Amino acid sequence: MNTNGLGFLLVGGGVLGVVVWLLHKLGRALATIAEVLAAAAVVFIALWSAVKLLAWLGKQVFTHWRTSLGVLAVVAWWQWLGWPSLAITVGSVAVVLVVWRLLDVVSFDRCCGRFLRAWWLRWFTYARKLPGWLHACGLSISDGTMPVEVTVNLVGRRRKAVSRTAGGGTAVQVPRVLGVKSGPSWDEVRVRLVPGQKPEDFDDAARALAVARKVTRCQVRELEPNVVSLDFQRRDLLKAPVDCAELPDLAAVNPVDLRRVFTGRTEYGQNWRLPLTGPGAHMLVAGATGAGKNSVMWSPLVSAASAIRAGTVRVSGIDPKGMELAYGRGIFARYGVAGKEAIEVLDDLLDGLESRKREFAGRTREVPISTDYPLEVLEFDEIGALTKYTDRKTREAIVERVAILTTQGRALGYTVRGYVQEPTKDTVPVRELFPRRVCLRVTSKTHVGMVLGDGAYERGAWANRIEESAAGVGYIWGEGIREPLRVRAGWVPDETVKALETYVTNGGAHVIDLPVRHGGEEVAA
Ligand SMILES: Nc1ncnc2c1ncn2[C@@H]1O[C@H](COP(=O)(O)OP(=O)(O)OP(=O)(O)O)[C@@H](O)[C@H]1O
Repeated sequence: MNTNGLGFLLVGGGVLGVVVWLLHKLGRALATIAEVLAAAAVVFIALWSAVKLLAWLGKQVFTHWRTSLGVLAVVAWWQWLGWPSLAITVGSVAVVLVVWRLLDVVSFDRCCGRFLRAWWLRWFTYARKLPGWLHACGLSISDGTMPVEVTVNLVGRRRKAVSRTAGGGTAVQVPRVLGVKSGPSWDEVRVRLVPGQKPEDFDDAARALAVARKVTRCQVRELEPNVVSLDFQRRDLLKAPVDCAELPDLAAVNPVDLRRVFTGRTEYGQNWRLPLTGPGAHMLVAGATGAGKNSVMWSPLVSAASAIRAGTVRVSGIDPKGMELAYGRGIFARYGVAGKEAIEVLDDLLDGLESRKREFAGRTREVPISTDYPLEVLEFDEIGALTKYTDRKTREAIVERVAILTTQGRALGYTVRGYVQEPTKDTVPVRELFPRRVCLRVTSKTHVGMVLGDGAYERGAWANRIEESAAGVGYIWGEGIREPLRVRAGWVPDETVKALETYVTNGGAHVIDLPVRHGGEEVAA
């Protein structure tokens, strides 16, 4: 090798060394920058996730403030006062609730039980399982036609609400649970529809939803254009017919509390009692044909049999059909079928009312019920037949007399109980004068409000949904009942009506011969 070659080799080696040194420096600088960037990214992602978590928590606390406050209170208690005092308090509250429930299930459920149950069902049944049921019943929206649109960045992966997932599956939108209400027999689950759904889709899937929930019935109510209520019937204590009271022994002494006469059962499995006297005794029962109006009539009469037999209760009947009451004709002291006879019955009752008024005015504020002054109960079957579907004169006369009896009768010992198929104001102009109403199966949702008052349907009195097979089932509301209560009247078979007639007439109940009136003059019959 000559001198030139050696010099070239030395220069080349020196340049290579410098390049390697520079690359080394550059690599280290880049590695440092990458480290700093990675550390910054980790910190940023951690901070971002913390902010997101806080935002989510804030939203949960805001939207589910009761649950959040409850949890917060429990945690705070545990922290500051210790778990023994928390356990003792929770245990004591549980004991109080159990005792309350055992003593009075209705007030417990009304004030407390239904809220606890709704909370439990919302979080542990519907929020967890309903999306799956809805999806399985075809009530979700999945869009397989839209393109994949997934954005991946440093702070996570973002995708459109309706889009295919990165894995090739299809994203699904399921209606969201907005709230749960729980009654003694039904749960109402409000859900918000997703775009692309309509309430009718839910109607079609109601049966499948009931099967998914493992209940016999599910009904759908449209609350808003995009909100429906899925109503699941959890249980039905009124499925089987309820027996009416037994007729008492002839020899036994059977005092009857006429303010609380056994009529049937409530959906809580408790006795349903109606007053035959006192506040709320005048009663209007509405129900389509075959709804079981007559069992609401007969059942209290069977329960009050001994009082009727003893003469402290006297029953009169107006029976435009001439069938139902005629079957127990002997039970009724006064009885009328057509318009003229009905007016005679009403006039006779009004005469008694007037004479009681004269006798007791200034002496007492309420006539004491006795055999001398018996409780006069008027059973007015198919009241609409005589307050609408008859000639105008008869109609007006009857409406006027019924109005007097219902407005003045209570303190004087007169009670009117009317039964109607079509509860419109047109059919029963005196509808509002009956303080107690019972709504059996009706043909229209609007009838529910007409009978039980505004808001009754919205609060769960779904009398238009009662099945035809459930005769005697209905709803009561008002008069101290805060939520519509489902009830079933005791079934009174024909032989019991006959036995009641025999029981009552053997005891000396007498049939009053009504005076025949012509143009206001009285002629003894
Ligand atoms: N409480 C009840 N439990 C079980 N079944 C009942 C009850 N009440 C009525 N039913 C059944 O329903 C049928 C019709 O009842 P009911 O005659 O009382 O109806 P309604 O409302 O008076 O009808 P209509 O107005 O046509 O006379 C009865 O023959 C009986 O089979």
